Amino acid sequence: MRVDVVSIFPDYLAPLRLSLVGKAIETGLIDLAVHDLRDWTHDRHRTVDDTPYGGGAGMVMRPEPWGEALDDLVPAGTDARLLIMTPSGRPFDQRLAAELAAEPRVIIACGRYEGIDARVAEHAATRMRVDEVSIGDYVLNGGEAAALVIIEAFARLIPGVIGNPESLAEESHSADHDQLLEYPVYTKPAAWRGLEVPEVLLSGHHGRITAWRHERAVELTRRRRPELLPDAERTDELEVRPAV
Ligand SMILES: CN1CCC[C@H](Cn2ccc3ccc(-c4n[nH]c(N)c4C#N)cc32)C1
Repeated sequence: MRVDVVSIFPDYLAPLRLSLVGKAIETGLIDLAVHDLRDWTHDRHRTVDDTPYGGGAGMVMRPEPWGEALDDLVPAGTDARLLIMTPSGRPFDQRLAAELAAEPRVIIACGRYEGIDARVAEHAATRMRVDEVSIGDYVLNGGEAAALVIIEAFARLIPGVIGNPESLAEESHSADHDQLLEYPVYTKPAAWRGLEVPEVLLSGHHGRITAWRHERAVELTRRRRPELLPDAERTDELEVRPAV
């Protein structure tokens, strides 16, 4: 998969070269290119912003540099998906992460100031798939942090990036985990500062352990994210399904 990120702060994306995503880049599973938007400006000051039409505080990112960047990065006829980070975007979630993990090319536009001139998304949509995406209901200063989150979320779903694909199976929000939150995890020592690991986890009885973990996942989801539960599970009583 080829991932292009465009930003006026390209160094912000340096952490992508670390850890699992960095290893995927080194091994060629992911081809990452980070670009400085100012490379597509032509004035002495490398200007990327201007005052907003209609007035208002702050500055807006000019469309010309973005248009030229996308022309260069996505030649006509290329199958690519453009993500524009914005607090007014569609909520990013595990489903979208899984979709992106299957894309051959993803371009991520990281805006700053008060955002990118709306015509950039409008024009790009005439020749590529465009998603305006938000990572949550809070306001950041720009799109770079969101790009880091989104790239990590979809990169880890690319086959070969995570060493043990089984660890993807029971994650929070994964489709094959009934959209439940993850159960609590423990490791050695069995007793720590007077706190014991739940006995069932030391029992070696896999059926009981599976059932206990599901119960904890349902309990946690009901308490913290009831909207993720299927209607039938939103009862007051903890429904326990037999271990399979
Ligand atoms: C006061 N203004 C309001 C509009 C946005 C301005 C900052 N900004 C400029 C570009 C840009 C891109 C993404 C985000 C962002 N914020 N929160 C999220 N979940 C995001 C995501 N994805 C924020 C951004 C600040």
